[in-house]
Amino acid sequence: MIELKQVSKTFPTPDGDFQALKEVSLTIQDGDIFGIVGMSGAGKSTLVRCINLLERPTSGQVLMDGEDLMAFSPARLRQARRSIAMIFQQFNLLMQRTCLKNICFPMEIAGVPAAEAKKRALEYLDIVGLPDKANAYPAQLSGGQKQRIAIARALASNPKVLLCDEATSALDPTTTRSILKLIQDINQRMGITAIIITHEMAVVEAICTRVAILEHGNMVETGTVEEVFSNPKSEAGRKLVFPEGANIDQFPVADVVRVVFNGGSSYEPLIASLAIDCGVKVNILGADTRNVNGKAFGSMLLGLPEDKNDAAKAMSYLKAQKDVTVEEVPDYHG
Ligand SMILES: Nc1ncnc2c1ncn2[C@@H]1O[C@H](COP(=O)(O)OP(=O)(O)OP(=O)(O)O)[C@@H](O)[C@H]1O
Repeated sequence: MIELKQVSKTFPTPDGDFQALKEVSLTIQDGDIFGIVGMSGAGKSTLVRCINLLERPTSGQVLMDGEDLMAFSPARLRQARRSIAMIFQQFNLLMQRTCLKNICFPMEIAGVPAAEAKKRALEYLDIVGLPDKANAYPAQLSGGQKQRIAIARALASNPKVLLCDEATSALDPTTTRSILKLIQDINQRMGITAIIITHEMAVVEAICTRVAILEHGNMVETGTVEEVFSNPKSEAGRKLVFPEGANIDQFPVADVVRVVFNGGSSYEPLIASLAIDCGVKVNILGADTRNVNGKAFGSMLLGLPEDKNDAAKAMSYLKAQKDVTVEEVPDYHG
């Protein structure tokens, strides 16, 4: 388990101190796929660099399995860092080494005998789906393949945690999906906790179990992905979940309906388009939806506005949607 307790980070700049993180506290449980999301400049990279102390927090604590990393000796910290591997947007592979030698690199540093390192590297190549690329050089690979090699290299240090800093931001949507699927497989098969830094909610939606939202160095919201997607509480969360600007301010609710999604398009555009097309705002009271390859399954409880005309407009709009079933919930008590 990783715990950040009131972590702050201040950088000195020519214009005075700049506080990139402001008392950020969060807990990442073993086995989580934890998304850290926020707009550019929110402090995501600084936060992730504080988790493995590549950047030392100005104040606060970083605990791994209850132990304060900042109190570790340099040797102990180096050892602890090996259990936190990292992958990057730009892959950071060594271009003059073959894929196999890239994957062997962390094992060489850790003193693993060459034959053993090679055997393990071939296994990792297999896990990431590129068994035939052992002798290829990074320049001969596509972006998605380079990221797979970077993931294999990360696995070579036998990590407990995989930090992914915008790992799919340079990739096209199809390749992004396949890399996210690989990270999910690794999480499930090898029990490796994944921390996903991204500015894209679609990435969070695709694989994360929990999410924290950063804005201007503050952690403004955290929860399960379902909680945050169905009812974002912070302004930053609303902007990320409803980028089209649907207004989901809470208002007095009259009737409640259950909307069941049967595999049509995902749910946020429906709520957003309800606001845009009909000018009617509904409250999301609860949701249990899953996005499978961009299609929504599950159900959502919506509170209709008190105004009867608006409520009727919303009902007929919802009922006209394809792949959606709408039913009234007469006895809803919150
Ligand atoms: N070494 C530094 N010195 C001064 N300011 C810094 C330093 N590193 C980061 N910052 C500032 O801290 C803020 C947060 O930066 P950070 O890179 O963590 O944001 P981010 O959310 O990862 O953004 P992006 O998605 O654009 O990478 C930015 O305003 C940045 O300019």
